[in-house]
Amino acid sequence: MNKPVWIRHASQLATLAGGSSSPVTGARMNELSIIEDGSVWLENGVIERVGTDAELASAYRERAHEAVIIDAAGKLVTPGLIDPHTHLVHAGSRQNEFNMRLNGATYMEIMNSGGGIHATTAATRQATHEQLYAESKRRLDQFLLHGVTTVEAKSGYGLTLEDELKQLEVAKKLDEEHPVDLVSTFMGAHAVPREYKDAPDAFVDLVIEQMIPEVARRKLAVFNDVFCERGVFTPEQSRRILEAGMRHGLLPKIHADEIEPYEGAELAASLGAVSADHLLRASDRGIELMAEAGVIAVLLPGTAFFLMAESANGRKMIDRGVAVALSTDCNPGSSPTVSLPLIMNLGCLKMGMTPAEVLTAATINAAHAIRRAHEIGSIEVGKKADITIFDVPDFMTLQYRYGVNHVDTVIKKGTVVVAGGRLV
Ligand SMILES: O=C(O)CC1=NCN=C1
Ligand SMILES: [Zn+2]
Repeated sequence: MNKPVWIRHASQLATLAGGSSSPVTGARMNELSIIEDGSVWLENGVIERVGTDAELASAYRERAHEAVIIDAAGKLVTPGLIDPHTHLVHAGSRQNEFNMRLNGATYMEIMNSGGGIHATTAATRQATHEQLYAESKRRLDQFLLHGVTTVEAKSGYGLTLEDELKQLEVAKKLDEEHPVDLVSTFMGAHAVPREYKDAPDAFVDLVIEQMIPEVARRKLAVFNDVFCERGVFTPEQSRRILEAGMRHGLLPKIHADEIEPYEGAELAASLGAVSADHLLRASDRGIELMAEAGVIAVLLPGTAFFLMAESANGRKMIDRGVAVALSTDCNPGSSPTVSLPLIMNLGCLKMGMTPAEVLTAATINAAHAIRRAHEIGSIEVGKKADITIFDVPDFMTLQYRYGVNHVDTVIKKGTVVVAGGRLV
């Protein structure tokens, strides 16, 4: 049995307490519930006590000698970061497309010419389970080094039943074996594969009639996602796919209004989706309907940055009452990064969010976006002992001194897995 871990004298212990019952919206996104000179006792994989150092010193006087003591003086202590939108499990690279885009080619031009998602699909179909596992494990290790303790992971580069199952099986094995927890999303509706380009509706039928039932039967995913975009899946096709998922117990998520306005936000609201993601081109009406329906906006400013596009208007969404979460969108084409801290910087610098709001968006609201806020996303008694310690004195400095990985220590379910910025 692991020794207890006692984190002492945090200059700022940002607990995010109080936001677990429902997605955090409006002014509450600025409330981090910070304890100065904070202290946390972790035992048996869960958070046992949270308070000032003086309170815990008196409560644990007799047991201090049993614990691994971590001196967090001068450091910011937060919940383990959570990435609610990744395409983690994939093979290969699309580095060749980077240069094409720097020379003016658009994301959709590349995709329509057989690159983009189709290129990664070809590589992923070819890869063995072991190859997919090894490549994805390296990315998970990097996520950990950037303070992330839970990630959502989508399929969507197989586009056949067999290859979609392969991706989801790899994600399941990583969840079982790697310190980072994974929450899986089926995304067979990521693109119409080349072999169906003249019969897109037949592919939609394949997703609905064969893939969704089998994924649900094997319990390989919690969510069902679709790329609702002009030239990929229409709102009508997307609705059919998401409703089929709901009939099989898969909760709906949607890639919405990423490249062009396409009423994806409106569709998310009408279905009561857990989240609508991207939203760079979401309409005011769509944002209003999302707020009314309680749909979380998962914003991906790294993707906008990498595609050299305008970011989604996070400021407007928060001011209109939408709960906002942040994510890397880790994928080989439009956002090949694992740095959720950089995404938080971009939330401030490109989307008008405050340093407090981006921390809420990368912790408790990200937990809500994967329906895990009952167990992660804040430092509260009884939750998983997932903690990240940054070598900065406060949450403002974390945004001010941008582009640097400030992660010093990461604790996963009460075990130190990163120390001094290195994997243990
Ligand atoms: O391009 C990719 O591989 C990931 C992506 N799906 C929808 N937008 C970006
Ligand atoms: Zn995505």
